[in-house]
Amino acid sequence: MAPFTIRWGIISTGGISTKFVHDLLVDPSSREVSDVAHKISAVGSRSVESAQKFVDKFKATPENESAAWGVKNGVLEGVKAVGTYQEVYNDPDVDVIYVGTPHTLHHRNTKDALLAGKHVLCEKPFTLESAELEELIAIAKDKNLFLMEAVWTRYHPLAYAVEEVLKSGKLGKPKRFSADFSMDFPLDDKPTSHRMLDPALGGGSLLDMGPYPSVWAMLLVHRNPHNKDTDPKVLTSHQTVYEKTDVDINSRWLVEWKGTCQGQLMTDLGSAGFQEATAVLQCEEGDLVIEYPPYRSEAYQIHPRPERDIGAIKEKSRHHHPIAEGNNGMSYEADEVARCIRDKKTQSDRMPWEESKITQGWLDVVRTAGPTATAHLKGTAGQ
Ligand SMILES: NC(=O)C1=CN([C@@H]2O[C@H](COP(=O)(O)OP(=O)(O)OC[C@H]3O[C@@H](n4cnc5c(N)ncnc54)[C@H](OP(=O)(O)O)[C@@H]3O)[C@@H](O)[C@H]2O)C=CC1
Ligand SMILES: O=C1OC[C@@H](O)[C@H](O)[C@H]1O
Repeated sequence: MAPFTIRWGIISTGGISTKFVHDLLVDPSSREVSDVAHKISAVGSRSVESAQKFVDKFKATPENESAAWGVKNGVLEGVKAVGTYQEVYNDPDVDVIYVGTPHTLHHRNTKDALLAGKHVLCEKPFTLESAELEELIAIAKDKNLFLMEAVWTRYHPLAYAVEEVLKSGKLGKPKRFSADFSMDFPLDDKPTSHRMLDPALGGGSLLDMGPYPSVWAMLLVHRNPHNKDTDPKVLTSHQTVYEKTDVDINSRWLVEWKGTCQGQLMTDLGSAGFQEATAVLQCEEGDLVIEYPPYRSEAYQIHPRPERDIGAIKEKSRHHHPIAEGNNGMSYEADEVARCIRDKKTQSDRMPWEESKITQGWLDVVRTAGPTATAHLKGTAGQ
């Protein structure tokens, strides 16, 4: 049977849009996918020259690169390069919009796309604040459109493998959790207008990096078969200010799943953390360790409990679940979007709105309690 082909409209031509489009051009069979396929119908930028340059660069992909498959096989055939985002939303040849703009624009762009009748995959963090997200979900429901936060990590082979471990019950009940996304970002070498540093673009570690410790909190604790708390709350938080632009150089927050465990979540732009463990779930029978990096981990470890001989796990083991060669890792979420739209779903079971809402709520609490310039940044909901 021919694969179901979904037609994408790409919003913006920056770093992440480049990685996403690359993956749409990779042969789906490289990741053993044959039921869905991708086509790129339009690319929108703030300038038509930038959109055209973006398309031309992909059309000129060298033969030896994995994305050359898509160029040869018509993924870019007839693609339009346009100088406004609205032209992409209005394009009848587009089924679904990918939003790859800075954080503060996610709500505006996604709302415009939904109102034009398009399905949307929007980069993380979904929106700046919960009120914006609530509004988008209401529009998607009303118009019966698919809407998803682009949390690519949830669709990686490792995420499925770890879910199986938790379902097997061999680790037992969770006792402690911690997750970290930290890096030595060259803070002082970047212009203060960089999206990671500019408060007006939602800069700082929390909004950019916070979705990743949150992914592991959701996958390892929230979705753990032992957890019954559907509304885990932030108990306390702390942020440190980067004095040049007043964004957070680091954020820490403590979440409680009542009756299950607490989790300590961290982001840091000023210092890279311990590279072998980005998230750790300690359970009654043994510990689960997710290796760095949190956004694209390819291995987990199982450890006996650290003290006394009290857990059922007696030996350390390491399990490798690589992302298919030639793929950046965004192709998996793109395949999920295609399948959901094919199956007439408005949300994905692996990244449901309810879980985006929980994560967004945590980011709201930490941000608004903090001392940074983004604490008072308002979103565009209702405009
Ligand atoms: N899933 C993941 O692994 C990653 C996700 N991200 C997320 O993707 C989003 C974009 O990040 P990234 O690609 O690194 O950012 P870039 O700065 O590289 O690109 C953002 C693009 O947005 C468009 N844009 C529209 N308005 C503005 C504005 N006022 N200032 C700057 N750019 C603007 C521009 O494209 P144009 O001029 O063509 O309109 C620009 O190229 C963020 O929300 C980030 O969190 C980022 C990195 C990795
Ligand atoms: O989403 C992301 O993942 C990779 C990081 O390097 C980047 O800052 C972030 O936006």
